[in-house]
Amino acid sequence: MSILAIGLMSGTSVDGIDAVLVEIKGSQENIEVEIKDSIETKYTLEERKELLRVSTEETSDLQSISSMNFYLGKKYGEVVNNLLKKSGYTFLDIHFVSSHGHTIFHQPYKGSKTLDKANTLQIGDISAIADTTNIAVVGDFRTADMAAGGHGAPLTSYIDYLLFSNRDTSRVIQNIGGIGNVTYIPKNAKREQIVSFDTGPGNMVIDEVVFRVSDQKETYDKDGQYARKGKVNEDLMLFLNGHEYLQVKPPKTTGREVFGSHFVDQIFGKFGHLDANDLIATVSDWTAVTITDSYKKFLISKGNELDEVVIGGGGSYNPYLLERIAYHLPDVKVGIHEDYGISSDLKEAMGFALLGYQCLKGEYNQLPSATGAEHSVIMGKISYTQPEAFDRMIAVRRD
Ligand SMILES: Nc1ncnc2c1ncn2[C@@H]1O[C@H](COP(=O)(O)OP(=O)(O)OP(=O)(O)O)[C@@H](O)[C@H]1O
Ligand SMILES: CC(=O)N[C@H]1[C@@H]2OC[C@@H](O2)[C@@H](O)[C@@H]1O[C@H](C)C(=O)O
Repeated sequence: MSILAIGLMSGTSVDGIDAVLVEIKGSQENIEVEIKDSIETKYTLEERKELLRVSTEETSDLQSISSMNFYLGKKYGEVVNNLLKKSGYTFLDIHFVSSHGHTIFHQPYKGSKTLDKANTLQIGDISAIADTTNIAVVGDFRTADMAAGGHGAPLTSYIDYLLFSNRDTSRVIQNIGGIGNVTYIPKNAKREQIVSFDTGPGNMVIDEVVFRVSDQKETYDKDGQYARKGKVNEDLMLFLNGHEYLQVKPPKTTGREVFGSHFVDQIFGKFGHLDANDLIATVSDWTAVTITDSYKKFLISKGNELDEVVIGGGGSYNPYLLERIAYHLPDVKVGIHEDYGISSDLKEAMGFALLGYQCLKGEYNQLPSATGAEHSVIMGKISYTQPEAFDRMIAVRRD
């Protein structure tokens, strides 16, 4: 029997929600997944602003976090209903929804106070999704990994492993979303050999610089057009390369808390006088350097072979970034997900559908070698609000 599921992803760029309807068969290393339909829903400017506000310590407040949790849950439910309408399926066909939620805070280390544990918070209440759709929902994956001492990320390394392992080729799979993250898959890899970590900023710093120099009219450097017109400024590059996250050894993860508007304030504080295109060229080239240097420092210098880099996420649509990555890695083949027949826009949403599937099957769906967890865990929490939703969901376990 095959299972129909919907995966939902809202990433750190805060640009929108990807929803994908998939058919899944098999289990463990023999999982097969086929995309049936998908829909992309952009956040409105007001939603984006509010999400960024609640994700920033100085501007956030408890009432807004709690209310956004429900607002997003309802919204994600409506996204599912819209996808169903578009695809011709109904809720009665769908066994479960699996939702990443939206990360508004991520602190993968213990704080200095006794009561300050490592923690992470994804909002978009799963009961609100379940009630809006009449489908059982799996969500809130990162907390189980953190409870086991892991960083709670990256989690898509598991799907990278399923999609990109190859007998003869050692690959890195590089996501360039808001934050950048990498999965290293040596040739003929076993799952415990996978290395994965956040490389640093993806598009986050570029986007914020563009937003500021365009007087808030543009949110990203479309096709790298501004970076291409600028020149890399060596002083700014030196400053950026001094960022302490780049020295931290994996496993490691990061977020908007480290590379968000605070960090860009520092750039403008010291280098705001530079030409706008030079600023964009420099932070773009630096973003490429954070990626390629992390391979050199944490993979290649440790004797790991590297034949191919496969880039995905919105950054793979920025030709300037791709050129700079290829320039900094002259001996490695650089391609994008689509060269391998995989839509990088949909990979994360599809990945979360698979993580939900394994949660419902009672199978481990995390890689301790990637997140640094002390042991394997099954990630995911479940909500259903109707008996029939429960019945459809447990068919996954029986399958
Ligand atoms: N044509 C393009 N040219 C340049 N940059 C682009 C282009 N298209 C998308 N991007 C960049 O990709 C970003 C969106 O990337 P993506 O959707 O992968 O992020 P995300 O899923 O929110 O992030 P994460 O993986 O960190 O959760 C945009 O904010 C923009 O910076
Ligand atoms: C805490 C959190 O939401 N982290 C995201 C973020 O966005 C990219 C990078 O940082 C990654 O490690 C992770 O998301 C992807 C989907 C992951 O877990 O694989």
